[in-house]
Amino acid sequence: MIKVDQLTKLYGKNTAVKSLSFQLSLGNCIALLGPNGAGKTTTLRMMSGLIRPTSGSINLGTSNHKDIRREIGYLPQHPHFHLWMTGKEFLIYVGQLAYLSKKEARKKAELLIERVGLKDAAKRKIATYSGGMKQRLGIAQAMIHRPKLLMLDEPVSALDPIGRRDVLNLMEELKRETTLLFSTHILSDAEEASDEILLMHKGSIVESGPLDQLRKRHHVDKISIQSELPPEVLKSKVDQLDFINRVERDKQRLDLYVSDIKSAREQLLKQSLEEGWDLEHFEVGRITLEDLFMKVVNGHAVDDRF
Ligand SMILES: Nc1ncnc2c1ncn2[C@@H]1O[C@H](COP(=O)(O)OP(=O)(O)OP(=O)(O)O)[C@@H](O)[C@H]1O
Repeated sequence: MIKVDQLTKLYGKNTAVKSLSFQLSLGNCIALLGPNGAGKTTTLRMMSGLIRPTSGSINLGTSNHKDIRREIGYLPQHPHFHLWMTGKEFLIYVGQLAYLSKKEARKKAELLIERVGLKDAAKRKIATYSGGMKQRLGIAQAMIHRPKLLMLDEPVSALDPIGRRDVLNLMEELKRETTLLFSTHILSDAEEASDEILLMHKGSIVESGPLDQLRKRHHVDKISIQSELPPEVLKSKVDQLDFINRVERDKQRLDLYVSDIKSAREQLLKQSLEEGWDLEHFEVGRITLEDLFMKVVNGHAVDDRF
């Protein structure tokens, strides 16, 4: 179990990460999801030992090393490669930096370059690699010392669809071998690759858990209606209906939140016919994890609707 406790990072007066606490189960793939500036990179950099937290702690469980960097593999958002080296040379070089002997580094480089699908390009200069190939090489360098936790900062955001697919497939395979934590600002990437989501907003975690549980928790049915009646008159009518949990007004339209969509639909239609509401619009919909995410992305606080 990897435990992050009350992790905080201040840059002057700006709180980049605020009292972050979470636990990662070994063998899971976790997405750190959030809009730009949420604090994802700062969190990963603290966890990888690149920057010091202002306060809080990171515990890797049964760590034999005092220096957590020995247990962690990290691919930064904008990795730097020596473009004049070949892919294989680069991995040998990185392996030696990670305290492997030259022989071990060479062996490991050969295995890994094949593992990430770059065997045919092993002797080509990195300058000739595509974006996706560079990311795969970056993942290989992060794994050279067999880390307990592999962290990838926005591994697919900058890639074209082919590179993105290649890297997502590779992540799918790697998550069987190691605990994988990756950041992204794209919900569908988090959904595709991860078992669990940590949703960050303004330096804090606003939601976390396995994807299916989050989906269930944020699945709320609603019926949107609009009529020829003024919205305040219509609202006074629906406010009296006990099967409606909450009513929100959006200009002329009312959003009615309900628990049982089927029966609510029938009762509403019946009521509107009986009372002559003159409905112009009647739409059945739902709030989903996407809506929660869009709210966070658009910079709104997560209110009690979710
Ligand atoms: N070295 C720094 N000095 C000052 N402020 C910083 C520094 N690094 C990050 N910040 C600030 O901390 C906050 C979180 O930034 P961070 O890069 O961690 O977010 P992020 O979620 O990774 O966003 P992005 O997707 O844009 O990389 C932002 O307000 C950012 O401006």
